[in-house]
Amino acid sequence: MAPGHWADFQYEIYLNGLTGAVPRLPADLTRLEAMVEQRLGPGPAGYVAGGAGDGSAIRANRAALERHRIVPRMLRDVAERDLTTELLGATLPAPLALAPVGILSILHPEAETAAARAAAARGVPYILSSASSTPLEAVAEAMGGAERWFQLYWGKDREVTRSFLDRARAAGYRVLVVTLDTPLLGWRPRDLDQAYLPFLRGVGTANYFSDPAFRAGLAKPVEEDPDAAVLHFVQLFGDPGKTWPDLAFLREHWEGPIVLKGVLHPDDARRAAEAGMDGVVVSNHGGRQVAGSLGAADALPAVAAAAGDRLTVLFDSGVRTGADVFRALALGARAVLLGRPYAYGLALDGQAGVDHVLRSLLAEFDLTLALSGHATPATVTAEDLAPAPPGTT
Ligand SMILES: Cc1cc2nc3c(=O)[nH]c(=O)nc-3n(C[C@H](O)[C@H](O)[C@H](O)COP(=O)(O)O)c2cc1C
Ligand SMILES: CCCCC(=O)C(=O)O
Repeated sequence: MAPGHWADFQYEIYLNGLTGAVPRLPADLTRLEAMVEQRLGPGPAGYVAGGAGDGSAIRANRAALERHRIVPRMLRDVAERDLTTELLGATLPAPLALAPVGILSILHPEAETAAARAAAARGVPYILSSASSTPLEAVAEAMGGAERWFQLYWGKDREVTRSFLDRARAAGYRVLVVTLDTPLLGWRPRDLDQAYLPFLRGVGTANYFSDPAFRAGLAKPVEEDPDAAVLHFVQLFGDPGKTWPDLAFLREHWEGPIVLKGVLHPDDARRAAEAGMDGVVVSNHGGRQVAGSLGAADALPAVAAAAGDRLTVLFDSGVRTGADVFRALALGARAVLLGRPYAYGLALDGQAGVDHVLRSLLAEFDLTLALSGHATPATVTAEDLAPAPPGTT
C-alpha cells in the first residue's frame, strides 16, 4: 500500500469529478444489492442475497450491529493514522480480509480470480472457498505475493481433505479457515422456490473435479459422467457426523494457522483453543444457515472474552459500512471479513468493482476511526459504543 491514508480515496473521487468523471459504483455500498437484483436474473441474485428460512438471521445481523452507536471523541490528534494490523503472523494493511464466497462464476466470468487480484492489489487477504469455480492453484497465481488463505469444506472423504490440504500447501496458502457451520445446506426458500442450485450444474466444483483423490472415488471420469460426479460432490462436501476430537486430524496435517469459522458460543471458542486452533471467525454464515439464530455481533463479546489471548477473533455477517468495521472491533474482533458486498462489486464491475468496494469500505472506516478520535484500530474498545435507545433500531 502506498503511503497515505485509505481516506485519500475520497479526494481521488472529488478530483476525478473536476473532469466530470464520477465512480461507476455508488459510495453507499448498501445500494449494491438492489443493483445486482436488477442486473442479474433472480436466480443468481437470490442465491447471493438470500438467507435461511424467513430471513430473520440476516435481519438479526444488521440489528445486532445497529444496536451499537459510536460515540466520537474530540481533540485526540488523528492527523497520522495507521491501520496496519498484525494478524496470525502477518502484517495486514487494514483489519480486513475478503470472506470465502463460493461459486462466484454465477456473478462474473472471471469469478474468484478477479476477486483475488483485486484483494492482492491492495494487500488484503482473499480467503479462497473450497467451493470455488476456479481451481485453487490458478487462484493462488492470481494472488501474486499477497497472503493466501484457503477455506476448507471439511467433507466426508478423508482422502479428499488430505489432498486439498496438500494442494493448498503446495500452492502457497498459509492460513486454513475451516468452516464448521455448513455440514448441511440450510433451508433457503429463495433457491428452493426457483429450484436454483448452481452446484447441480457443476458450478463451484472446480477444486473437486480437478482433485486426484476425488476423481479416484468416481466410477467413470468426470468428463464421461458429469452428473455422477456432481452427485458424488453433493454427497461428500459436508459431514454432519464430525465432532471436536476430529480436529486433531487437521491439526496434524496443517502446519500453519487454523481458524474455525462459524463459532457463536463461548464454549465452542474454548474448545477451539483446547484443540490447538489459532483463531475463530464469529459468524452465522451471513444468516444463510439457521433462521432464528442470533445476530453474529451479539455473540462477539462473549466469544472474545472466552478467547482471551489464546485465539485470534475475526468477525463476519452483516458488515456493510466502515461503521460496522469499527463496531466489530469495539465488540472484540481483531479484524473483519467482508462477504456479500464484494461479491456484488464483482457482479457489477468485475475486478474493478471489487476494488471499488474494498477502497470505499476502508476509506469510510479510516474516516470513521479518525472522526471518532482514533489514529489506529488498536485503541478502539467497547467504551467507544453506546446502546441505541430502545425502539430506535
Ligand atoms: C453467495 C455466498 C457464498 C458463500 N460461500 C461460502 C463458502 O464457500 N465458504 C464459506 O465458508 N462461507 C461462504 N459464505 C459465507 C461468507 O463467508 C460469510 O460468512 C458471509 O457472507 C457473511 O455475511 P455477509 O455477507 O452478510 O456479511 C458464502 C456467502 C455467500 C453470500
Ligand atoms: C457447498 C457450500 C455452499 C456455499 C456456501 O457456503 C453458501 O452458499 O453459503
